[in-house]
Amino acid sequence: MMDYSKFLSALSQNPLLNEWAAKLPEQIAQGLSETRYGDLPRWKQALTALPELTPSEICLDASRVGCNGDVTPSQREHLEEALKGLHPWRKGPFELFNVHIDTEWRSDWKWNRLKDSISPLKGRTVLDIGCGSGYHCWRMRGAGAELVVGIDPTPLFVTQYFALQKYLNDPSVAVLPMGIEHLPAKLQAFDTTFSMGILYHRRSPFDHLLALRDTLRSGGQLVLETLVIDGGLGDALVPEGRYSKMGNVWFIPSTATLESWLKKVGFKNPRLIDVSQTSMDEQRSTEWMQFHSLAEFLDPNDSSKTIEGYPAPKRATFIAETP
Ligand SMILES: Nc1ncnc2c1ncn2[C@@H]1O[C@H](C[S@+](CC[C@H]([NH3+])C(=O)[O-])CC(=O)[O-])[C@@H](O)[C@H]1O
Repeated sequence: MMDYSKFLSALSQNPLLNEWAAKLPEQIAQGLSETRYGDLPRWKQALTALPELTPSEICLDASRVGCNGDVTPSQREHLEEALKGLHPWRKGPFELFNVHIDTEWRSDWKWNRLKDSISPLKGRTVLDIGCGSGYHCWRMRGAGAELVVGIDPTPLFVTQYFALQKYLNDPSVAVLPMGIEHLPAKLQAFDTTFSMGILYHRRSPFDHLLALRDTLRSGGQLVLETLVIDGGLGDALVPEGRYSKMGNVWFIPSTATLESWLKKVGFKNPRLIDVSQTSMDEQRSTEWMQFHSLAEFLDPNDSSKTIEGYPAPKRATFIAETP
């Protein structure tokens, strides 16, 4: 049901990744251990409940990842019910046999902001760190990447990936159940590495940037997206407590500071390709994510501030290369 065998054989074809591929079954078993994650049996049940359907069409590079096929109304209902068993759906949206998974985030907006500025992904081996359900992984594959390795330690998101994989059925895309700290040191194997929405969750931003650098081959490209504040070189916000109700936010630099951090760890030619204020249209509660979202994380009287009084979330994307 959660079978990585086809992906592992694709991974082992890559001479820079085959040693890791041999160790992965053990890491995967640890990452999906039912003793560690009590809800996993329930999520696995939702996977088992997914109906057998064959898509007539798969469009990984449309603005929505998904497929339309012929389904009866009862099959559609059955599909929707099983997918809802995997609530909350955060990253998407997805369209599966006309079931529209209206996720908390419009991850397609993030993708649209960067897709034309990065090195073309055609033929590249790509790593997406903290990929959630794998929304951007599917888009990367749709943009021509040869192999897409997503990693995320949250087993619900890995289960959501398997629900999508059941119908998209592409052995060149996987979401592996692990955090960045479980990657082998100095892999130096990827042509492009994405770290989006991760840096501010790391206590040590420099260790994160160094770890990212070490995933890339020489001349590989980093795509880094993270929260930023307005300000100049040297400015960074370290929230005293929560930020936007998140308990695990550490460093939020200005773009000038982040550029200098990238240079300091040895990236060449860092370029800022986008800065966007996160809107309540981009991150919101939906039928598929019924918990609180951005509207409840901002000051009800002043949406330019978080509920804690910090500047409201603004995100920047940088690209940079390894020497
Ligand atoms: N140690 C870790 N290592 C890797 N991932 C982790 C770790 N700990 C948590 N995560 C995962 O990092 C993701 C952060 S969200 C970004 C999603 C996507 N990239 C996006 O840009 O939309 C944040 C945001 O909403 O921006 C979650 O899926 C966690 O499970």
